[in-house]
Amino acid sequence: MKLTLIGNGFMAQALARGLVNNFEVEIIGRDEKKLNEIKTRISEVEVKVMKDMEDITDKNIIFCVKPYALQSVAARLEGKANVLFSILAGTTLDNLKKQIKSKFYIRTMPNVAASVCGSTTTVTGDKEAKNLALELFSYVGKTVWVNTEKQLDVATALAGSGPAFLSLVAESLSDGAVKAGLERSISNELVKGLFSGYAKLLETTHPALIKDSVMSPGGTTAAGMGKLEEGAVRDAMIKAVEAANDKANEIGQK
Ligand SMILES: NC(=O)C1=CN([C@@H]2O[C@H](COP(=O)(O)OP(=O)(O)OC[C@H]3O[C@@H](n4cnc5c(N)ncnc54)[C@H](O)[C@@H]3O)[C@@H](O)[C@H]2O)C=CC1
Ligand SMILES: O=C(O)[C@@H]1CCC=N1
Repeated sequence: MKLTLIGNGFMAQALARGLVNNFEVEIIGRDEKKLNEIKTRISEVEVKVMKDMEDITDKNIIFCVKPYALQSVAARLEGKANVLFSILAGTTLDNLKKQIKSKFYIRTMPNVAASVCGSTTTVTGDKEAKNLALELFSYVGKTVWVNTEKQLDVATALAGSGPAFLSLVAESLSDGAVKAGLERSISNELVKGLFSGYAKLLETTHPALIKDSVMSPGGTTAAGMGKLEEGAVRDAMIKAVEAANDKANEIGQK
């Protein structure tokens, strides 16, 4: 099967890397220089500069442009696709249906870890394309089907934006260690190990239990936890996910 990725940005490349081993993949974009660079990095993909009008008849499209570009790109697509898989944050199925003709429509939310086959991708849309969608995105990590777009928007806030939120945690922990006198290279190495070890623990253990197992009475962790609560980190994380979800809804209303 052939997949056509429209857009040549970060996510299109991340997805292409995971998909080329199992599908024919073409990337259609507007930036010829970038497309040629992609071709040198991922030799199996076909790359193509977008024409004034692009025929998408019977194609399986993964739509990878920014949400604000939907209308202008859609105006250059003619014909009726087979399945349109959209990765656009917030952009509703209704809006996609108004702009691009396809037999079936799927909304997905991968994350940046797709580039290392570590995305957890939520998927919703037409049941007829459910199995294909779940299979396709399983080549870049795990997939989770959700029944509503509302759930997909919350998943966008948690799992789509999540890598950025965790980056803030990773970077600031390393900064803390440097502030306390540890070399940056050692601090960064420890943060990497911390995240990968923690990810393994989290597979089997609830975070509250992990926390309890680390936090000794009157110990170092308790001292640090006090500061995190003082800084309202928990509240800030909850509000970050809420705000990201609100933004997805706002994009959906445009
Ligand atoms: N970056 C991330 O972690 C994630 C992003 N997404 C979604 O993926 C989509 C793409 O995001 P990124 O790859 O991060 O962005 P990007 O900026 O790297 O790529 C966007 C692509 O859209 C193209 N584009 C923009 N306006 C265009 C226009 N008027 N005509 C033709 N092409 C146009 C750009 O040339 C580029 O190829 C967005 O809709 C975003 O919501 C979804 C999950 C995670
Ligand atoms: O920030 C954004 O809008 C996109 C969606 C999820 C991750 N990045």
